[in-house]
Amino acid sequence: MPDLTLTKVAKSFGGNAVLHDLDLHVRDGELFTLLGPSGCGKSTTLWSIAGLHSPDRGTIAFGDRVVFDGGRVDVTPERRNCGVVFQSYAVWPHLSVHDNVAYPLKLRRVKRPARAARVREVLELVELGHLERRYPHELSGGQQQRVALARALAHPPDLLLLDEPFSNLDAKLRERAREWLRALQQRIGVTTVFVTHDQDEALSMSDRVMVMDQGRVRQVGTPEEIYHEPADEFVADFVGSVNVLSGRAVPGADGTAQVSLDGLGRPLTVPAGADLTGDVRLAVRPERIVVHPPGGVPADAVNVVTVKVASRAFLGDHYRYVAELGERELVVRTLTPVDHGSELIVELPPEAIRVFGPA
Ligand SMILES: Nc1ncnc2c1ncn2[C@@H]1O[C@H](COP(=O)(O)OP(=O)(O)OP(=O)(O)O)[C@@H](O)[C@H]1O
Repeated sequence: MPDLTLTKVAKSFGGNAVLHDLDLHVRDGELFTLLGPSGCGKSTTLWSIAGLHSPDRGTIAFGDRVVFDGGRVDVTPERRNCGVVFQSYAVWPHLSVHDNVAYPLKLRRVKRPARAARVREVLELVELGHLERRYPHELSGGQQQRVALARALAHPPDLLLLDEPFSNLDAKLRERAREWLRALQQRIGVTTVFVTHDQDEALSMSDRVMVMDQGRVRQVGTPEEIYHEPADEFVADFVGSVNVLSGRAVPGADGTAQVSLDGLGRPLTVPAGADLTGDVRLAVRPERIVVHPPGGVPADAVNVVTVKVASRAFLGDHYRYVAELGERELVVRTLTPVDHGSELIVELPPEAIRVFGPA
């Protein structure tokens, strides 16, 4: 399978720039996810790869085959050989499952016996072998989506491009569909670009994730890197939930890095080596904040503060609190309930804090 390289791809619609000199590289066989808020340019990127949009400039290459290069090269979608699946399943209602999946093979003039064999093979792959004779209206949403996937795979694609393929499925089905698709993708090893605005989907399925914002790349990394080492406040906030506290860098004792927050007596110690000057923003995920029982704070704990519970929500596997930290709010989690208005002793371990420049 080829890798995929986009170099300085730019696209505007009616004078509005949607992609700004976008660079991206998807490795051979990986599942690479474009993640970002609605309108950030994910679908435009995917459509440009498929050949359904022509960028204004830049280059797109599948392995060493250039499929787009400014105005000079623009290979048609059929010749790019991408399997594409959209959010709306776009299976043809008047064709049976078999005929939907056979269609791309028919277009390529694959002979009837070979076609029937490949349709059976690919329907087995998506676990729909027993529904070959059914029509789309006789299938569930999840099954229709698998027909769309089978059709995308029927003529083995060089790249598989998936644009929010699960967003019409209910939550339980979506979870199963992710696991199932990921396993299938690994089994066949097809280089895949997956578009979603759902962070859980991106984190759970991908080899690597590219976080986009307004047509620009914010960060590319493994799900763990994106979550634990967000490059900036946008990524920290978009992927998972995060507390952001504004403060000011102050010289710490013994060369430690410290940040003072208005209304908080002692400054907070932040990871050594953080590049600290002037106004900074501290990001800390709720689940990294340690809640100590009264009288149970370890002697070596740093950044211990007392907060007051302002609101509580029960979320099944944990409780989520909004607590008051001076004039600010701090979101904290616990496994057991704590009453509204009570005080919590919490620790913000330095290693759980990321420091960013001013917003
Ligand atoms: N054919 C078009 N004509 C005009 N504007 C367009 C066209 N296609 C996309 N846009 C605009 O380009 C921007 C990026 O759209 P795009 O669909 O790529 O975003 P997205 O990140 O995929 O969003 P979503 O998750 O909502 O699908 C949006 O502002 C959109 O309105």
